[in-house]
Amino acid sequence: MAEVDHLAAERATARFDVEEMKVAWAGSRHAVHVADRMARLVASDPVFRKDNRTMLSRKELFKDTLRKAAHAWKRIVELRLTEEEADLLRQYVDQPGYVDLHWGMFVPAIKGQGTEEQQHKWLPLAYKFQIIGCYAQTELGHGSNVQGLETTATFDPKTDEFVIHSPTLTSSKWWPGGLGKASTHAVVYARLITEGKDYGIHGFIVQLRSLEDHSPLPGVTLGDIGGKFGSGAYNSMDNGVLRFDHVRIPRDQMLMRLSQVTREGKYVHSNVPKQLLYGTMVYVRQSIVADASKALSRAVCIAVRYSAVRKQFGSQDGGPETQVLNYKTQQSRLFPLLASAYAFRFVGDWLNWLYTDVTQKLEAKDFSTLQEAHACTAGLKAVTTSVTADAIEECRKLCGGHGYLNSSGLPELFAVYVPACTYEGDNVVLLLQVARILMKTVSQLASGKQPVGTMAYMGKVQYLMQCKSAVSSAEDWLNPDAIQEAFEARALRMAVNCAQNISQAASQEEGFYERSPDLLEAAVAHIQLIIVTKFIEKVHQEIPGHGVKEQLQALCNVYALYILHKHLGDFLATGCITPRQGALANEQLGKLYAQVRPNAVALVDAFNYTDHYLGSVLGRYDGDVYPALYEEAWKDPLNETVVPEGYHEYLRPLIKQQQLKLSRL
Ligand SMILES: CCCCCCCCCC/C=C\CCCCC/C=C/C(=O)SCCNC(=O)CCNC(=O)[C@H](O)C(C)(C)COP(=O)(O)OP(=O)(O)OC[C@H]1O[C@@H](n2cnc3c(N)ncnc32)[C@H](O)[C@@H]1OP(=O)(O)O
Ligand SMILES: Cc1cc2nc3c(=O)[nH]c(=O)nc-3n(C[C@H](O)[C@H](O)[C@H](O)COP(=O)(O)OP(=O)(O)OC[C@H]3O[C@@H](n4cnc5c(N)ncnc54)[C@H](O)[C@@H]3O)c2cc1C
Repeated sequence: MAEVDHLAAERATARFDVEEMKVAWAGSRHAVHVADRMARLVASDPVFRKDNRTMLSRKELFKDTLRKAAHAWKRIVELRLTEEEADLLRQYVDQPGYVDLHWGMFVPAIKGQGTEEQQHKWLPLAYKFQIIGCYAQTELGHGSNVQGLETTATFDPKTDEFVIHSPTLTSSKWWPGGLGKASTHAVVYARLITEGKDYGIHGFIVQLRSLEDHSPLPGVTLGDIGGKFGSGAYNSMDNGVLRFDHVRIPRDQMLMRLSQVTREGKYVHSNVPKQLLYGTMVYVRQSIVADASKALSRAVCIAVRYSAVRKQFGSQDGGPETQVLNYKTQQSRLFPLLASAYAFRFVGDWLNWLYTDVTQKLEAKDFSTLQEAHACTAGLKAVTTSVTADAIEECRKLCGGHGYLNSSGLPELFAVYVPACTYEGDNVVLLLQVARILMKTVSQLASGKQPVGTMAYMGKVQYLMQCKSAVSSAEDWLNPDAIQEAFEARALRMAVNCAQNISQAASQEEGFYERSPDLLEAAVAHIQLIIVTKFIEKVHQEIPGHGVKEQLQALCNVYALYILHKHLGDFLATGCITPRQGALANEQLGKLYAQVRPNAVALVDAFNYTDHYLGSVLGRYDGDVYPALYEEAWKDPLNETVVPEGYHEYLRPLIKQQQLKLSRL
């Protein structure tokens, strides 16, 4: 009971309106309402139970995923849910499965790369689940290097067909989610060959399995690639392997929005940038940024609530011990993660806006913002997923020993989340893409070309290369202009330093290769600047609700000053701030943590997660952690019998043998 009281007391110390913070977090009152309804719908349905997930075998887990996906679809149809509601329902079911790839990549690939005619033919089938699709790009031999894929699609003008073939072992498709067991179709990326010429990678819709009995079609070899990291977790997904032996598909199953092959076999490229082929990845990368804030906020919610419940040391004269949340070290590890969850949420919203804007421009044949979309989605995907993966592990440690139990929810969350650093583009590979664009922008500065969008600050090169921070007290670091200037100067100076070093190499390529570790850091600095800028812009907006703006202001400052403290070396080495100013930033950070402390539990309540979605005995809303932990332990299959299986085979003979030996002595 005492623990329950603890969280009630924590909630009472909040200095802001939690209901209004829920609106700020979700984006609108409508969004809070819909999310609430969908979360409760899932939580109250026994089919969506997930507390036993880590104890299921792979086969049981996969079947459970099929059952949940089918039930979710049934509910979506029965309740006539809107697209927004259906997306949220699937999110709260919270079990990776083939449907993620069907809706998240197969459908967007056809929408983005298919002609109107192709969309008309294929999308209704996909929308009604008459076919199930996946995204088959990566191969055993190549993932990052898309241009290196080996699968071929050779046009045969005699039959008006493409022949899809896997010429080598390394050309086997390897990894696509939903491919292993569930999908009937795939968008397959292959080298288009016509009239004897290789035109590079293009997308093709290929049927893989019979719609009657689900068996692979002739020439198609298919299977699952095997168990993955952690128990439960991403093992619910059937990541697959696929080989083609001269499989024929009609010519009109090449996705022809960007380029076409005529009946005669002539290759025609529309007047659009060829990078639009990568459009589905750009779309998914922006949604992964939004997902980063969800995964991070879940972990932080668990760690904050548990840290308020957990007590260690400090008891005097039999009085209460100290809540671990009151330890300054706990705060300095946890509150930056809380601030990062909010930062990623807001930058994710902005990125979604940018993506929508770019998409509209592309439809009007305006390709000017394509590079900005690529740099922002790639860079933000890389930074937010890396931070989130590390943060989930940090939250596990913040929960002490109990964090290591599956029932804390953290091991599974980590295991599910950590591949986000790899899929949809390895984070290092993506940051190098950002670095390439930064170097291009720096090189154009001399010619007077004004950078735009998130690179616009580089246009202030004369000022930013020599400015000195005016901060002279800890409070000065609360000024957003001081923060903004320091972050801009750091990012620009790091990029310019890299460019200067590269220019001394024998060639641009060699210089880029040699300096790539520094370039990664410059790219991270640029992306952190974007996150800080978008958070500052958010806080400048009108935000209703008692105390809400003030809390967000504090979190924005925590985020910025934490990054400054963590990367102090960059700020000092580039001469943007002095060691004294760095120390003042750290002093202000300590004051901000004290400001966050009484609001911490309410700030995670504002995420509005149900206990079902959190899936953690440590993160329970009521804070009644110990009885739940105790009860959960007894549910383990090992506790089904008092004497374990194997006792008579292995334990008893061992003990008896030793007893016998002893009795002989
Ligand atoms: C139970 C608990 C639950 C807990 C839940 C937690 C949350 C979970 C979150 C779940 C969310 C989603 C689920 C996702 C499921 C995962 C699905 C995964 C799918 C995949 O992985 S699909 C495969 C993805 N593959 C990749 O990303 C490959 C990466 N490689 C590339 O993108 C490219 O090859 C490259 C960019 C690295 C290089 O390409 P290349 O053609 O060689 O180009 P370059 O020479 O480098 O550049 C040429 C020019 O093109 C520009 N460019 C490159 N890319 C793009 C682009 N995308 N858009 C626009 N322009 C681009 C580049 O800048 C160059 O331009 P320039 O010529 O210099 O002007
Ligand atoms: C859970 C999961 C789900 C996936 N789902 C799908 C899917 O549905 N469909 C699909 O098509 N694919 C899918 N993938 C594949 C995924 O997109 C690739 O694994 C990813 O793009 C990374 O490519 P890779 O495996 O070739 O890594 P590699 O490129 O081989 O990376 C290995 C190492 O080399 C480094 N490296 C590579 N290139 C460079 C470079 N130029 N400079 C410096 N360092 C470099 C990387 O940083 C990394 O450290 C999935 C992967 C996972 C893990």
